[in-house]
Amino acid sequence: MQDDAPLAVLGAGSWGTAVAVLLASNGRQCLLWSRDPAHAACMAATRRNARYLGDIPLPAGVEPTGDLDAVLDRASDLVIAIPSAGFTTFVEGLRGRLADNARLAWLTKGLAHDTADTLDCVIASVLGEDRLRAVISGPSFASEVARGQPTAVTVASPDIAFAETVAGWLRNPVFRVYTSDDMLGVELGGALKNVLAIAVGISDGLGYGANARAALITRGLAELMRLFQAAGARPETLMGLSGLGDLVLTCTDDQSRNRRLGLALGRGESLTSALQAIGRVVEGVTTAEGVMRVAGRYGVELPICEQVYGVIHRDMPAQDAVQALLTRDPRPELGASFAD
Ligand SMILES: NC(=O)C1=CN([C@@H]2O[C@H](COP(=O)(O)OP(=O)(O)OC[C@H]3O[C@@H](n4cnc5c(N)ncnc54)[C@H](O)[C@@H]3O)[C@@H](O)[C@H]2O)C=CC1
Ligand SMILES: O=C(CO)COP(=O)(O)O
Repeated sequence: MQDDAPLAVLGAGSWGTAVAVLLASNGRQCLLWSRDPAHAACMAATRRNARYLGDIPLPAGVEPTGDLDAVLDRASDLVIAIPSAGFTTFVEGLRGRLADNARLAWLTKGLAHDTADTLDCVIASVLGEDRLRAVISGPSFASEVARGQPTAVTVASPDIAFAETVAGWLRNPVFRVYTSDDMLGVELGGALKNVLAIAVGISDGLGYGANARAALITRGLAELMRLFQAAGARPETLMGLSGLGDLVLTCTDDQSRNRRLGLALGRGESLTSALQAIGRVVEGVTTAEGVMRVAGRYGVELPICEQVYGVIHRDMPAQDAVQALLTRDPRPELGASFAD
């Protein structure tokens, strides 16, 4: 693959735009596709993405476009940056349109909307097991990355050489990239941390303090560990950037949309008005549903995720959800293994 061939980022929201800015600042030509041609034209004319990352000028190497066919003609290295709710349908729409040598990475954190499978499973089943693919995950708020603030992430792929290739697209002196072959662990960490951040936001929004926040993060980590063990992900991935790193970031900083949704719910706002005010994707809302299916599939208890599901999808009052957690049967903290 030639290094002067353009890369393409598919999806022009906050994170897709920030990564396009990063790639261009690394010297790569980067096509930035928006599904809305008027949005692409506006970005091309103003050299900004006013709707999602308005204060960041787009470097010359970023080429906004609304023409997906033209993108697929010109670029064979594709980075998908659309929310999980539309991921499967979007990937199905790529079937039969990709060059044989097309390689895919994605920035999406979540589970397939219809099946609750990991997004890696979606890509492998729709585009073929042999398709080179990688997920990019870790603690990385879009606006900090776009501003060039120091950040570290993980790229995971079943093909470690391809993980290194993708890492090479992204790396620069302020953007540090590690690699992993534990796709499952990296994807589960990225999906669950959004649900857990809603839980922590709810607790903070209800006015509970730092003790409750630390307890929720720690017990959230135990839920992740339990799921990792049941699903066959590697426990050490949990201690990495896509696990603990992103969990801490998202649970503790108000840049997180998932945390902000929880804060609003804890303060008594309705789900609809809180989502409207945020105006961006809040992945934990859809993932809360998927996680319940995953928990059933593997027969694991995920009590914090379950309460978030109850608040969001079953109209449970936030206060009752916290009460339900506090009054669970007492148990040893770690049990026979860390995951109990
Ligand atoms: N914003 C951030 O700091 C980070 C976001 N992520 C993840 O990246 C993914 C994308 O998030 P953001 O860009 O932040 O969301 P966003 O809400 O800022 O933008 C989403 C973009 O995707 C487009 N879109 C939605 N459905 C689509 C579809 N079916 N086909 C084509 N385009 C579609 C929207 O028009 C919008 O441009 C999410 O899974 C999120 O968890 C990961 C790391 C950091
Ligand atoms: O994934 C993120 C940072 O790593 C962004 O989190 P939010 O989607 O909660 O804003």
